[in-house]
Amino acid sequence: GPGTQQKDYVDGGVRYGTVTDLLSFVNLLSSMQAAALQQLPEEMGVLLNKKYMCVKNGRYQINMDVLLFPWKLTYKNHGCGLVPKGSFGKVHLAQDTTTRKRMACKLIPMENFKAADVEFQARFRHENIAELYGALLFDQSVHLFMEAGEGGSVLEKLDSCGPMREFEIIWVTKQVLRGLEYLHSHNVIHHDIKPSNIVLMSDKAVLVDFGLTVQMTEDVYTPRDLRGTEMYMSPELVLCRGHDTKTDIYSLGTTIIHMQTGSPPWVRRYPRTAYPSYLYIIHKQAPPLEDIAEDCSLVMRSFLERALERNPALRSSASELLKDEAINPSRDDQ
Ligand SMILES: Nc1nnc(-c2c[nH]c3ncc(-c4c[nH]c5ccccc45)cc23)o1
Repeated sequence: GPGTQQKDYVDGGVRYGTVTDLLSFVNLLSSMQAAALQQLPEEMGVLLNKKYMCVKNGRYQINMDVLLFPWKLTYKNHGCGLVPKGSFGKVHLAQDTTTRKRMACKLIPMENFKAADVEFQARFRHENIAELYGALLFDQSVHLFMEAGEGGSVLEKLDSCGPMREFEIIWVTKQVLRGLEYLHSHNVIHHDIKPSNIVLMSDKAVLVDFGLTVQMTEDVYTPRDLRGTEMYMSPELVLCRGHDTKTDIYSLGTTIIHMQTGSPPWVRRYPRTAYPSYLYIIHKQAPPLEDIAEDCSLVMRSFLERALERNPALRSSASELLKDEAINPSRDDQ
């Protein structure tokens, strides 16, 4: 029963465990009353990765066994050390003091924490999804340790270096499509595909922030609330009459427009100052093909037409787009 579960954590503090152990830990957290949190040892948690994180006598102390830093971007110094915000928390750079492994650490205040934040990253593992290394409760915040994209997110790259060239966009798009193909094959919808949720490493790009992710039980997911970031939302999502994994494909299309022009769709034609919300525009207007960059190649333009197709049933899937010539430039193109 819950009593014994709670007991064996109080003694143990921090321990290595399996994904199942981690999921029962976070579910225990979600069900714990605030009062119960007072009597806990300094920190408690389940770490999945012995190679990267070194637990000593049931302890894994912040600022002792692991240090947290604000991010210093490799290609651009953000001065104060930017701390990017996730859907519900700040993301720091972390380094285990024994293994020297550098990780991302997202701090989610206990009151905002929900098991879903961890569940999808724990259950669905893929090279284009930021790997989860462990979860720790310390000082009223859940610390999620994850694979770090030290190149920062695509949004930071766009803000620092301006619009991306087509070959860079192709490189990012392929990785995002591989991650989406994997999630969608398990009926999982990310719900928040956008530049700030794609982070860069030296050899790959990964999807982050599964705070809005859901797994469909039927063929259609009928939302209780509107999930995602307006500019990147599909028309069917805005309509709130049920949608499926294809909504992520539309959001990838709008993300590509942002990568090639430096701005999300709509904002140049409908300035934010005049339009507090874009939901009506997304609902009424045809897909934002007018916002595609002038110098966009013909093959990439037709790729975007398939990704931004208004009717989700006719819109291409991740698997179909992975075969598209726009992201598989044949030899004679080069
Ligand atoms: N919302 C969220 N949930 N999980 C993550 C996450 C996991 N691994 C990461 N690695 C890097 C960054 C990151 C974002 N912007 C940055 C700017 C500079 C440097 C690094 C970054 C974020 C993450 O982000």
